[in-house]
Amino acid sequence: MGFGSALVLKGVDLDVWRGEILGFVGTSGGGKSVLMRTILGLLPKRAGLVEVCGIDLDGCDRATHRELERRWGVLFQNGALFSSLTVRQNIQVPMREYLPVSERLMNEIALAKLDMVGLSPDTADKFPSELSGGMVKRAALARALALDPDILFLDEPTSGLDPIRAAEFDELIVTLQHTLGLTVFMVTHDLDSLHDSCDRIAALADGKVIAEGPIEVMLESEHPWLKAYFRGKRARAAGIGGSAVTV
Ligand SMILES: Nc1ncnc2c1ncn2[C@@H]1O[C@H](COP(=O)(O)OP(=O)(O)OP(=O)(O)O)[C@@H](O)[C@H]1O
Repeated sequence: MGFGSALVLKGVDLDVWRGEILGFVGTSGGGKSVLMRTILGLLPKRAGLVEVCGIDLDGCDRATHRELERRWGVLFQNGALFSSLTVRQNIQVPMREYLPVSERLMNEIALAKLDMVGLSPDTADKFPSELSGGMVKRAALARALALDPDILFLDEPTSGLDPIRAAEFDELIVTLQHTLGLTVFMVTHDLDSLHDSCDRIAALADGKVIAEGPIEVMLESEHPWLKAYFRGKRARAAGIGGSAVTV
């Protein structure tokens, strides 16, 4: 996968297991979002195979592809809500695309999704510009959940949130994983999310997955980037990779 002569991903090999939260880390600009967009079919790849639920996304017919698209929900970086639509209308976008249900039922589903992500019903008629950063993330999550997906793709869901809101968001993801049996692919830089929410972590460097496993595997790795990331000053301050910094 690349742009022009620049190769971004060079032979990524990664499995995501059903029911797990997989945290995907790597250097800034290393290709995490590009991989997520490639899996979703939003960017063309030059070679390789992407399978979702055991189905080759390039080899299947259009109807099967649409059926698979219905089974995943996506939270893009910064929410990517449509600014000219209310929260309710945003949540209803995937329903209009994939679910032939009545207007009344769509309204009920939208309110149920808002409740699921901890937003009050009066949020439904607000526009994205009227929401706080944390509310935007939750509203975008409600939209990602609109079709009762099996798989959630999250691109830096806690970026821009204060530590309290970020921890709440992490808890919400874990609760949804447990209650709905979701599989979650989460691109993140957030050490707390990686430590508290992820069952496994995969690390991307030089266009490849250099390590994969629970956080202990990351902590034991001697790869220079993983060492700096998981055993550096910030990791220690977060209580990971050694004792927390005390003053
Ligand atoms: N549409 C595009 N056209 C050209 N280059 C692109 C495009 N999208 C991404 N890139 C390049 O691909 C590389 C990987 O970008 P990507 O957004 O996947 O990084 P990332 O790992 O998600 O980074 P960050 O952690 O900073 O969000 C970068 O060098 C970026 O400039």
